[in-house]
Amino acid sequence: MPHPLDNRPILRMNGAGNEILVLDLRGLDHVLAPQEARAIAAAPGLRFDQLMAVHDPRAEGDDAFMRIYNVDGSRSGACGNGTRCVAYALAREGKERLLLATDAGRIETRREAETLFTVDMGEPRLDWREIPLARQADTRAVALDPPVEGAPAHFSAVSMGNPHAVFFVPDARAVALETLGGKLERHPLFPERANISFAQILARDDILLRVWERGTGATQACGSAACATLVAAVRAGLSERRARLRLPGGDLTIDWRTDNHVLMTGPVEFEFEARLTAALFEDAAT
Ligand SMILES: N[C@@H](CCC[C@H](N)C(=O)O)C(=O)O
Repeated sequence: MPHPLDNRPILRMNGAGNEILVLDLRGLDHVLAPQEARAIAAAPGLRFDQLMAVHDPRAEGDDAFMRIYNVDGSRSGACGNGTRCVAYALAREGKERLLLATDAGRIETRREAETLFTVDMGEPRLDWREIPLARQADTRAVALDPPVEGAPAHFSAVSMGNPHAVFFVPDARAVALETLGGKLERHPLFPERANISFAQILARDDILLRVWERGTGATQACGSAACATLVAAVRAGLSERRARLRLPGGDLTIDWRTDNHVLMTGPVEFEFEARLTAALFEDAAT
């Protein structure tokens, strides 16, 4: 029997530099196993930050259901840059507005221009249990206890369907992201690990951001982190509700509307299309 993923089409894209694979699994009853995601990441040219597996919709009115994988095979409830890439992929079928579901909820997307998309990332979750944190805390300023050498003493915690810790720093470029990122991702305060952001306020509508992603490491951009950072900055009185978020791979515009929804607008880039082969999964049985 042929492997179910043999010959499946896969799009290699990026969203503001965040490396994304879009794997179309519609019409196929197959849930990608973590070791299969890792096997795809190990294939020449297919290394990704996130893999967006697109499945048939599960509810009436939805256009698709998405499962989101990090490069280590772990799953996430949200990926803003990857969602824009999925929106681009489905726009090739003539759908300019979409309703996409994930484990964490529903997301609406809208095409603004050929390669510019807006994603309604939904409402931020701000209770410590929803992040989740390991203990009760005011999520606007959580004490980093135990402390981590080189990291600020406090951070803001936000869930955008996935857990984010935002550290405000005077100089984001000076942060030792590679050294601190992994330690903070696995800090005992985060039972499900966390995405770690270092944010520098340039102006009330302009924020510089570097991100260490849970399950992936340092990336060129992280859409949900940009949303979480804007929310954290507004709560701290540091930002307007709409701002430009500057990431190493490109800029995102984030708008925390008064109806509590967070909208993210940003670019996508199509790189190439390929097909998976069964040979990729020969060693991925366990
Ligand atoms: N790059 C994504 C976020 C990816 C998910 C994250 N690593 C997690 O495990 O939650 C984005 O653009 O939002």
